[in-house]
Amino acid sequence: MDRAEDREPLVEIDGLRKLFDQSQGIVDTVLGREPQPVRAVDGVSLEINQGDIVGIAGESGCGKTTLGKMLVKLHEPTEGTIRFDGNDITDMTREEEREFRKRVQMIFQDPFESLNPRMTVFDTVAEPLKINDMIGDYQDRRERVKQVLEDVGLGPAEVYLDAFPDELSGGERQRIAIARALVVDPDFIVCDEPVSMLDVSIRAGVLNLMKELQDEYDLTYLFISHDLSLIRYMCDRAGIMYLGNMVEQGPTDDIIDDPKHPYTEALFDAVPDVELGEDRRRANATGEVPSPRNPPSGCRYHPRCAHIIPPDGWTGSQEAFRRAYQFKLKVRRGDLSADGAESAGIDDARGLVEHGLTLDIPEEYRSAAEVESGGSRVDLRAVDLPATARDALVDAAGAVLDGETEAALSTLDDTITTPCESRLPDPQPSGTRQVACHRYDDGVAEGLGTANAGIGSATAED
Ligand SMILES: Nc1ncnc2c1ncn2[C@@H]1O[C@H](COP(=O)(O)OP(=O)(O)OP(=O)(O)O)[C@@H](O)[C@H]1O
Repeated sequence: MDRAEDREPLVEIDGLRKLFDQSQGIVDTVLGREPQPVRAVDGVSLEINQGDIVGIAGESGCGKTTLGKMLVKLHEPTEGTIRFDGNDITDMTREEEREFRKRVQMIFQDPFESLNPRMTVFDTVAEPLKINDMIGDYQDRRERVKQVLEDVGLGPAEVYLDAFPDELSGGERQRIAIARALVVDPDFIVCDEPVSMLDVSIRAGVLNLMKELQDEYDLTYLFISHDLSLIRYMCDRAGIMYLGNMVEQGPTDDIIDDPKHPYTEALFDAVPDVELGEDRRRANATGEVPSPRNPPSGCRYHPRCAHIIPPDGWTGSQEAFRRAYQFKLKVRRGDLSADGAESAGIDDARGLVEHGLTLDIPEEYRSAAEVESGGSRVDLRAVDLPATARDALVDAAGAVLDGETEAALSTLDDTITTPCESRLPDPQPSGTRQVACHRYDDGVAEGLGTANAGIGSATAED
């Protein structure tokens, strides 16, 4: 087999953005705010080589489908370019666009929704031939459809030709959807969760078929899936998305065996059936995925990140910084307040700091005091904070108890700062892959010293 790096790029994506719903909603109008679009895809660059199977993984809502739809021209990008076989697909003549629509196809998740219930299998599979004006003669079309049905494992084809979708099983319907994509002999197929609606027992059969078809039809695939075991099984290369950004991309095995981005680590953690290295522990991400309408500044992942970078000159531990930063976020979100403190029986600033420094993480990462208190308190003496930071936290907690949240935030913003919140990281090469994380910026890893003991292996070279 030829090596991936020797192959020609078929799809080149550069700085791609898709913002939805840029109109001003009623809440925006009432509050006099700028409209807040959904930043579904927010600056993605990716190359897909001829013959590759590339997987895009990430939690629901991170922008996978939107990216896939832009690649087949079902959505227009707000910004950025997509080149297919060297041509910019946002700037094609009619003739080029007709050719493009033959060469690029998409298979959707739901075979129950993607097929017209009133069309027979023959009409469904033959439709793209008609639309693309490809095979004029009915008999020839019928032969072509029969051939493709046999290729997708629906033989003898005569049995299926006149059937309607509701007479078929889920697996058969998805094979029809695949046949419909293949009938025009495309070069590139975007497969959006192609087996997730199918019974577990038949998924492997459909995936193996898709692998066989790749050879037979000389295809390049983009697989979109939240199922990492599928990505590992099917894809040579993978890209991990978080809130519209591509945080890591490279050979699938490397990404799974040794994830570089803290989000990738956390994502694999949630998947029990992907075999992980023995020394891997559960990642300790905190909190929920924020809204793509109002994503965090800087690195989109930093509010949840276990490896958030302390400011220059921080002399405490990285973990202590993370706790202090979470304290700041809690004040900013209004999770720490005078009323809340009162109902939790907290009456002094130190108590509020000890409460606010807790992290919502798996028990194995918690401090003894935190475990003992059921996650509601840490022992401030056991947290390795520099004196200035500790003083800032106590001052800020005092201001919170006095109802002066703005003053508290101003104190915290002066001391508890991180490069992760101020700038979106650019993807950096790291060995076989690209990682968008400030830990891989030139000079950052070296500058962290002992303050970041937990991320010792993260250097720009590894
Ligand atoms: N047509 C649309 N109009 C407005 N918002 C949209 C539209 N399509 C998607 N979105 C929003 O864009 C974001 C990304 O959605 P997208 O479907 O691309 O994510 P996904 O990773 O494919 O998720 P899933 O795995 O659930 O399909 C989500 O917040 C979604 O609600």
